[in-house]
Amino acid sequence: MSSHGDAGRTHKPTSSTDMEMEKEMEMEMGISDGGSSVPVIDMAQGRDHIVEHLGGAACKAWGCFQLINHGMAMKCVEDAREQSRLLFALPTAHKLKVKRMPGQFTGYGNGAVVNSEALNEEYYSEALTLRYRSSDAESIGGKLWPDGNPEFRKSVVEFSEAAHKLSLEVLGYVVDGLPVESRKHFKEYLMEQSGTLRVNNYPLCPQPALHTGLPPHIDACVVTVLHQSDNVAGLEVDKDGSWVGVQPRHDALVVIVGAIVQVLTNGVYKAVKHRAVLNAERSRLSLAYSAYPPSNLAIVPASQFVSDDKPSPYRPFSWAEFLAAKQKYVTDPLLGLLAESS
Ligand SMILES: O=C(O)CCC(=O)C(=O)O
Ligand SMILES: [Fe+2]
Repeated sequence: MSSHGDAGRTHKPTSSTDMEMEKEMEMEMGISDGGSSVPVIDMAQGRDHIVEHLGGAACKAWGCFQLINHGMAMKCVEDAREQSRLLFALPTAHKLKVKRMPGQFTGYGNGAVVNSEALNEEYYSEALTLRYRSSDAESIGGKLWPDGNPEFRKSVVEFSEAAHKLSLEVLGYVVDGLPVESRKHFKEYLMEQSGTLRVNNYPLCPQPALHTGLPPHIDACVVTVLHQSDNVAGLEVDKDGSWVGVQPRHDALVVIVGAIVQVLTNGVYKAVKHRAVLNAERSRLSLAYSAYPPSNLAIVPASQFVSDDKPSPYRPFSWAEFLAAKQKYVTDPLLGLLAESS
């Protein structure tokens, strides 16, 4: 179960006292990547610490981790959350003025990852998707609040900007943990300045076991930076075939490794399958910013990660081809890009 080797320790805790000591030690070291919970990485511990732990269990075994002391101002997070609450409190007819149409990647709809009308009704959630570095926030905000609400645009743009910056910083650390010869290949993918912000709302659900918040999917991006709700659990990641909840922490940002990192490392770092479950007592809101790769590069693994024994399962593809595959394979676009299907 635990992967203590990644933290440079070889012993396994045997009693609950041992386990408590282990936990304390991990907390002191600013990391918890042992046991059965998503690793927590304290960015205040400095570059070497972050690089080491990202390159271990965080990206390999989990494909997901939480960052604390991440440097993003809490005011920025809270302003975006507050404006998102106002958005979802608008009457449905009002929200539908900015409805996300089939084939489009922005606008308001049910189910953040689902882009097909047929599937939309099945999910007990609503989401607004906005491209970063576009006029979306302005035009969508203008339609939602014709009498004006400049705070909406300001808060979502500021959150996206900060989350994009953090994504690139984290990816820089990820790259520094890779074999030296492969780093050049990865750095090219860190030049991009676009992405999307999805604001997800999961209404209180009287029978949570009977409904799905968001179905299992991988994120169609390089990496996602996500803020979960104030103490309302809901995000779960697939760890070796079991669903593990990501503990909600107001002070943390969750990082989810996306499909593109998985392809670039030929599966060494994995795009974790995840889902959102519902809550009978409280509604839940999450802000998920997904950073995109450059649109002009072929997405192929670094040669150091590929061999005759381990070829890439995917054919080389462009970002546009990836987005086209997402239209059909909404929860895992990579299924449309398998080498054998070309
Ligand atoms: O709400 C969550 O915690 C998950 C959201 C998510 O996975 C997504 O928007 O892609
Ligand atoms: Fe996701």
